[in-house]
Amino acid sequence: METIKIVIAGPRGRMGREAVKLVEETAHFSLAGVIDHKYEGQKLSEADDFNSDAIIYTDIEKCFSETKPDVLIDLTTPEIGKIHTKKALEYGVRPVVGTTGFSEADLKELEELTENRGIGAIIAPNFAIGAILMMKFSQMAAKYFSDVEILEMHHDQKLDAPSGTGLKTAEMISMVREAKEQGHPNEEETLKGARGANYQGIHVHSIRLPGLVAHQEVLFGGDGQTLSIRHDSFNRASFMSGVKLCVEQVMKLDVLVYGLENLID
Ligand SMILES: NC(=O)C1=CN([C@@H]2O[C@H](COP(=O)(O)OP(=O)(O)OC[C@H]3O[C@@H](n4cnc5c(N)ncnc54)[C@H](O)[C@@H]3O)[C@@H](O)[C@H]2O)C=CC1
Ligand SMILES: O=C(O)C1=N[C@H](C(=O)O)C[C@H](O)C1
Repeated sequence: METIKIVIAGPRGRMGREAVKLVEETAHFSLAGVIDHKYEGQKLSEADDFNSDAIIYTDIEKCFSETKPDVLIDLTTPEIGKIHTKKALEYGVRPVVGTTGFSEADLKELEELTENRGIGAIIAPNFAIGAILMMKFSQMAAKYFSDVEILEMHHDQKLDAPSGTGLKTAEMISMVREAKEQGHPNEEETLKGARGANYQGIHVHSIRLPGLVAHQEVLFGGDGQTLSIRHDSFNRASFMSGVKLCVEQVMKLDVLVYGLENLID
């Protein structure tokens, strides 16, 4: 198997740390460098608690020119992730983006850039196989239950709301469910936001608490019955088999794929 040269952006973050471990431990992956906003030129092992000697770059263009990677794994922030993804496409580096918080317009722009560049790109709001199944099962259930609310629950350091997964779930359900407003037609919020966000009539509730990692419950209601479909990630290792799959698959693609559900049967 050919070695895939990888750069990770955000290596010292919660997800970045796991990704560094994954790349270092996978025989056909090599860590060409990492992108951070500080510690220019230092080894990861000098900057923080790592065994890796990968060099830290604070300038993405310098990083790409010097290391010539095949793939960028981005695990940063919504704002920085967008900039990195565009730069990667510009330099012919295939992006695997776990960073969430991109708008519909951002996704459209990145899709067009990928098409022009003719290389693969993956934007995956959730890398955990269980979460992908939770979304797929929810899409199946929505054919039979048109009333549904999404409760996404995350740690309190999360920047974006709703979560990328919550939004993707609402999008996937909307593909099979006609848009409809739920609840009483005359309902009123006496406290603003009480009914959550509204995506084509699907209410999305974002909970942020210390102690949580990443959890989602999709709750359907019908005549005299409810159906709950729930997924829990208890640690960030739960996302890594999906990251590995994406890095391998992005090398075979020449379009942008949005969502891991499009890469598995
Ligand atoms: N797709 C998925 O399965 C998952 C996606 N996520 C997403 O991944 C992203 C990162 O999440 P966490 O690791 O929890 O966040 P975090 O806050 O722990 O890590 C983000 C890292 O980005 C770094 N960073 C900030 N500006 C930067 C820059 N200019 N260049 C390089 N690095 C920079 C920060 O220093 C920090 O280390 C979030 O958008 C989150 O929603 C998180 C978990 C799973
Ligand atoms: O920030 C997180 O932690 C997570 N972000 C992703 C999201 O926004 O859906 C994936 C997972 O839920 C963890």
